[in-house]
Amino acid sequence: MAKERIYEVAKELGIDNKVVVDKAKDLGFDVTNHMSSLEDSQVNQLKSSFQNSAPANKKQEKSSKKNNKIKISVSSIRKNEKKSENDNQKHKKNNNRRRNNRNHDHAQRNERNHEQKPAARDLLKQFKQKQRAEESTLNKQAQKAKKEYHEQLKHPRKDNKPTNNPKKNIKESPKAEKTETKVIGPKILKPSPARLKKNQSSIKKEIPKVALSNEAPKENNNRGNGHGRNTGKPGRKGKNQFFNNHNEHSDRQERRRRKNKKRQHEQVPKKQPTQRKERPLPDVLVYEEGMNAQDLGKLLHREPAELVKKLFMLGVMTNQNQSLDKDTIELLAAEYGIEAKQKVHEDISDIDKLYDKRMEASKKSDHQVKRPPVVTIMGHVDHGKTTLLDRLRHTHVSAHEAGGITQKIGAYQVRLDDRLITFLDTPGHAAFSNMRARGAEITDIVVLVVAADDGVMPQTIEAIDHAKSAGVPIIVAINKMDVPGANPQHVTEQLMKYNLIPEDYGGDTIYVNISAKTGENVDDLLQMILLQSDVMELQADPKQMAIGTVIEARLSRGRGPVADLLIQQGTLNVGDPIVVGNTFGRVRTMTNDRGRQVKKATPSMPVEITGLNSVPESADKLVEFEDEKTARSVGESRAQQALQKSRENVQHVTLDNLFDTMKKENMKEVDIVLKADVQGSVEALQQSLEKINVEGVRVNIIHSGVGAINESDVTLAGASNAFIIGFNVRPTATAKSQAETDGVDIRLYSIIYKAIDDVTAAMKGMLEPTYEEKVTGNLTVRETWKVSKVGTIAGAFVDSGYVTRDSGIRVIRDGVVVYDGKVASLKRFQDDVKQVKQGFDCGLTIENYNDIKIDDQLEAYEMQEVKPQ
Ligand SMILES: Nc1nc2c(ncn2[C@@H]2O[C@H](COP(=O)(O)OP(=O)(O)OP(=O)(O)O)[C@@H](O)[C@H]2O)c(=O)[nH]1
Repeated sequence: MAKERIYEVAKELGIDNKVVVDKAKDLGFDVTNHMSSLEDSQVNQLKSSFQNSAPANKKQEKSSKKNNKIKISVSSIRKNEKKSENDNQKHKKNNNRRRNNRNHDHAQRNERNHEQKPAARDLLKQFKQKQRAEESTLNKQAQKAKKEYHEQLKHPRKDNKPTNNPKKNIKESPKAEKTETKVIGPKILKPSPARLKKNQSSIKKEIPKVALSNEAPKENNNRGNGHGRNTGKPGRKGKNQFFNNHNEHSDRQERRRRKNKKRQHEQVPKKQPTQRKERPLPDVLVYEEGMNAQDLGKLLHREPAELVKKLFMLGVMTNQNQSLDKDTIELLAAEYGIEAKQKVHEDISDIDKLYDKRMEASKKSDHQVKRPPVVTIMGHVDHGKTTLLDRLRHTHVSAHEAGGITQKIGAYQVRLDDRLITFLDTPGHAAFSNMRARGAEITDIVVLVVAADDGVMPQTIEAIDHAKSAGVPIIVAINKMDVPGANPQHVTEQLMKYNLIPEDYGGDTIYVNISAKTGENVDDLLQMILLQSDVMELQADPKQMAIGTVIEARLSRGRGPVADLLIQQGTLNVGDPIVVGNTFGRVRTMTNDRGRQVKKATPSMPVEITGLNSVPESADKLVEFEDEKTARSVGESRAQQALQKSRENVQHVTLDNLFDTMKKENMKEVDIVLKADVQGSVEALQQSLEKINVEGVRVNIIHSGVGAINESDVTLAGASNAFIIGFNVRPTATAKSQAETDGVDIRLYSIIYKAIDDVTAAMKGMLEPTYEEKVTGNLTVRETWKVSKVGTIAGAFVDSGYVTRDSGIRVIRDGVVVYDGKVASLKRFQDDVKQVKQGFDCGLTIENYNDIKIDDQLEAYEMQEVKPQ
């Protein structure tokens, strides 16, 4: 019998070759593969062994059916899987074959079962592989869909409106038709979280758990509840556990992210400076010219850098600190679209206005009290003004104020029946008429002194005019009643011509016949003054800020500028910041007319004050300020304005050849800068010089003042080609050198008429000085010795030039000439010498002068003959 091969047996039994080979090996046959041949006996044994295992085959068939069921369910899920389709087809074929061979024998059925067994395993294996691949695909798709969803939330597109119908969404997506898993994509694209939840639940029904575990974090992310890992079922292991772990990690990151975000939110309010940017622009920009970007930034609520940038864009190169002009500021405002308005400034430097304002305010005040009248005595020369003032000073001041010595401070107060009267101590010389006129401004009552033996004279009339123009009532004091030829009736008749009608004649002018010399009726005069003041109801408010007027001012050695003031309203206290004329300061000391230090000055009280930064002028206004800073700025601004004004007003005049210049330039005025030691000298000289009139050309004093000739005077004179006249003063060292450089002529005098004569002669072209003073040297006193019978010896150092035994010598203290005389003796050590030159010490005495002090400047000079020009 021919041998049968294993594959033939397997075919016969309908069992897989491998199964048969394995069985043959089990039975101990020498076989290696399906081509191995078997003996007949072996074939029979093999066949019978398969027949014995039939129940097992039935079991296998059952499991095969079970597998088929699985295959069917899997195939229903994976419709797009070709391999699965092939398997199904194969399976169907087997089924068909089974159906067609109903009469097939048992062995055939077994063979079929054996064939189904490996096919099911393969399918399961493939299914698992597929499942893994799908998981990864699902993950990717889920991530992608999540991303798209968030993007869509951020940037919703009109053309990508998701429909509410999931099926429609599936149709819209070509890929959606292929796999159920891809349905997730479009579903996730739905913007509504509720829709997402709905979709998720629908997926839950169809999709394996893999998809569900992947959905959980997405849902959690959308809801932001932070409990994603709890959404999975408890005890879930394996792949789901992996996703849960992954979700846990994501959650942790999410929580951390939220925490950081929260912290950032908490930190945001701390960044306050950014709020400034958010403040709205003002409706109107109220600006001042000269403001810079920083100032404007504050007004506009914008950063200065922003303004600088804006201006740069407008073509204006600037920085934050640079002052901007009006046009630029308005341009900037227009750029911001707002209106610009320039701030209107009240000029506080106009103290005259402030003075008037306070004067008016006092009239309406509720704190008004009676104040002493301020009286000025006027009259013609030698009619007895000074005698009357002296009498009042000595009889009504010293007598009543124990120990009081009247100080000459331009005014003083007398007392009668516990009432005070303030007298302005104005001299009656014609040169001071200007001051008299000013005096009338602060004067309440004028006492017109007319000598009963002389009658009305020119200055009497002038005094009447001044008083009348000032609206000040006049009390007539007919003086010298003690003189035998006194004729008061004649004087009364004369005065009636000037509308001074006595009460006896139906008028209202008070007449008092007095004798200043004897004191007759002087008290009556005071009574009449008080009566007149009562009629006038003179009142003041001592509680308001002080105002006053300068009566007299000077420069004092050691005390600096000193001003005699009359307080008119308010109360001036020591320490008060003040502006006086073009000067400012703080009241350092205050002295009354009896030389006593006082702490406050009430209305109508004359006081001498120190503490000003420079010497003011007579009739300058005093105004008290709230603070020193304002007083300083006002004072400085006024000084600047005054200088500017004087420069603007000056006319170009040359001095060196005054007569020729006058002719050549057809000059009408000769400009002079005038400096003197005291205000009285300034005014006297000014009056005299201004009276000079040579062929229609007159003198114009462009500036006058008290104290040494300084650089400012030289600058002013240089700019206007004026010359400088110094009366009892000297130029400072720098002013002197500047005058030499600028060619400014400084003329120094100690006699008024000499100065007037020189100027007159120069204007007439007749200035032919025969002698001219030449300063030969300057010395500084370094030591002094007082020797009996000799006097004071000055140990001096020659700073420049030389000094001789015959030199004239001037003692200059603080720029003011305090003595002018001759050198009495000149020594080097113990020896008399003729001359001491620059750089050497010497000892000298001055004729008839012993008040030499350390630091005094000595000016040695000689009179040299000068040839006519
Ligand atoms: N007999 C007499 N002489 C008087 C009287 N008053 C003044 N005198 C004299 O008149 C002269 C001038 O007096 P002053 O007081 O200097 O006159 P004044 O008006 O001040 O003169 P000026 O200062 O130059 O303006 C002096 O010699 C006085 O002594 C008076 O009542 N009787």
